[in-house]
Amino acid sequence: MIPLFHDFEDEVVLVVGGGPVGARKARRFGREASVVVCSDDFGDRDFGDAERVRTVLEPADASAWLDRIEPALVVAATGDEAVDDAVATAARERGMLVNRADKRGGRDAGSVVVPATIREEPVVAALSTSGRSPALSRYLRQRLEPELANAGAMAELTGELRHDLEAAGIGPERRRKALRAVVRSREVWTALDSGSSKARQRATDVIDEIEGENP
Ligand SMILES: C[C@@]1(CC(=O)O)C2=NC(=C\c3[nH]c(c(CCC(=O)O)c3CC(=O)O)Cc3[nH]c(c(CC(=O)O)c3CCC(=O)O)/C=C3\N/C(=C\2)[C@@H](CCC(=O)O)[C@]3(C)CC(=O)O)/[C@H]1CCC(=O)O
Ligand SMILES: NC(=O)c1ccc[n+]([C@@H]2O[C@H](COP(=O)([O-])OP(=O)(O)OC[C@H]3O[C@@H](n4cnc5c(N)ncnc54)[C@H](O)[C@@H]3O)[C@@H](O)[C@H]2O)c1
Repeated sequence: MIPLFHDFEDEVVLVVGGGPVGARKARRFGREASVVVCSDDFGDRDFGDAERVRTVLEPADASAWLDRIEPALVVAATGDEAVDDAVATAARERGMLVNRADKRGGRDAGSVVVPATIREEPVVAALSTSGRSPALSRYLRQRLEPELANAGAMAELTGELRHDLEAAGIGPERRRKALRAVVRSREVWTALDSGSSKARQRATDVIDEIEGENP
């Protein structure tokens, strides 16, 4: 499987099956997409802002539902293999992405796996075991979370510096050296704990030093 980041803004995601797994997927995709959940039961679970459609979806109805809703991605999470199979087949026929909650990823063409995710905006890290061991994905996510503390702030800082260096007419080779030195600098990472202006000052010192070495 090849990891990609997909922008779901203005897209529709259909979740079939409103159990705990369907609810989790609805909340996840609801960050960006308009989510529709089809299920015969919703319990008192949290589906975020998703639209809920109470229905028993028969395998023979799958195509008609997909043609009506036209989702970019379908999550099959009923736990009923005949229903999940029918939904996945109809989705594939229409070129839609399919996420099967009941199967390991990578088996069917076009299938996607939902990774364990760390968000340090704008940095996003996604972890998958290619469907082998979701419990390991979860554990590794928890283990790596502290490693990525301040990564978002570092991305913002170096994004700005990159822009400033470019505007100052610094060429790509010198820019790369400067930015690589900043992201490697322990002092800059430490300074990020005390706020972005202090970190920016430290980063500027690092760049001045590099520029001094390579005028
Ligand atoms: C990462 C995460 C994202 C999310 O869903 O949000 C995710 N599962 C998570 C947790 C989790 N899921 C399960 C357990 C219990 C322990 C265990 O069984 O291992 C735990 C851990 C726990 O609860 O501690 C049970 C389970 N999961 C799947 C099956 C079916 C099967 O394997 O056949 C079964 C058996 C059901 C049964 O036996 O009835 C299938 C999938 N689960 C995936 C994703 C995809 C592969 C990801 C990868 O490549 O690693 C894949 C293939 C499909 C998909 O959903 O895309 C999320 C952690 C989020 C976080 O905490 O960060
Ligand atoms: N991906 C994951 O992380 C993960 C984790 C645990 C379980 N699973 C798998 O995901 C699937 C769903 O898990 P769950 O715990 O949410 O199951 P669940 O049985 O609690 O929920 C399934 C939901 O689908 C609805 N449903 C079933 N058939 C339907 C139909 N024909 N039409 C409309 N609605 C229908 C049910 O009413 C229920 O609300 C299972 O296959 C399970 O093995 C995946």
